[in-house]
Amino acid sequence: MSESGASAHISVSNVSVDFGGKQSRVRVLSGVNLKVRRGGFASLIGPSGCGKSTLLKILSGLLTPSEGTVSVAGLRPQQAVLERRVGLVFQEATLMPWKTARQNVCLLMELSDKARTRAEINDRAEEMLRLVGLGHAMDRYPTQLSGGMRQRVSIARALALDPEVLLMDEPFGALDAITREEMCAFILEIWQRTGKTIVLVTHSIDEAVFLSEEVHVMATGPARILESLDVRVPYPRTDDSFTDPAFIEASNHLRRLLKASHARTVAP
Ligand SMILES: Nc1ncnc2c1ncn2[C@@H]1O[C@H](COP(=O)(O)OP(=O)(O)OP(=O)(O)O)[C@@H](O)[C@H]1O
Repeated sequence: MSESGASAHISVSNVSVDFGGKQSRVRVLSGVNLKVRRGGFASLIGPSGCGKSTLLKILSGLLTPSEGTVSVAGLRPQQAVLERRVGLVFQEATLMPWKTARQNVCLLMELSDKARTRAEINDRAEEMLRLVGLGHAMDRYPTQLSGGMRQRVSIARALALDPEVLLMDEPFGALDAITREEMCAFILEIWQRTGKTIVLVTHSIDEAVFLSEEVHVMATGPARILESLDVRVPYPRTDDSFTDPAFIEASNHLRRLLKASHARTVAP
């Protein structure tokens, strides 16, 4: 579900990224275009090293492109992050081990939201932890939580500042298969309840198809978007979605594209 540049919530136009100095310049992204509608769910998929995380870093303002323009929630990414319009979730939950789940969720708000009182921050943290199904574990320390629970805390932390956009880089990569499936169902529920615009980087074809309205396949050499595929599987998506003909068609198509892309990547 692409949108025109004027109305897209996230818009990437002709973005290129070069790493290295004059002598050893390497072009990592080349002429990348991407649009995500407000409230949309898009995934980025592609072979290892193709530049998915680099593109996400650009959206999260951590990296400035060498060429091209980027707009997130109508702002430059750095400004969108400063204004707390963007929430980030990474593969590792990166929680402070000496703080409880509740204190971890409070921390970012305490640092960035001077308008709220301590009691308001605490209430918000509790609300978010309940939203992610951790109402019973608010006062546990990270070592007392499973990997999936830790990742839920990091999602609660990202949602606590009520960002319009949620950027997730392989958020379920370190989890076992069943927890990963549960987290996918959970993130869909959160998406449908909150209406956030979500961009997800994943290595999993099934995860991309199950979650997204649109899957953007990236290719290497240098990286670009090879194809953007609309996923025509109706929401709400459930375990039955995996056997929907549209699901099977989309995942088979992506598998063929990725295999061809991988073959080009490893060719001598
Ligand atoms: N700071 C940097 N300096 C030089 N090269 C970099 C830098 N960051 C990333 N790269 C290179 O850019 C390319 C894309 O990296 P990136 O991490 O975006 O890929 P990816 O698709 O997310 O990979 P993976 O799926 O393995 O996580 C890689 O070849 C990587 O080595």
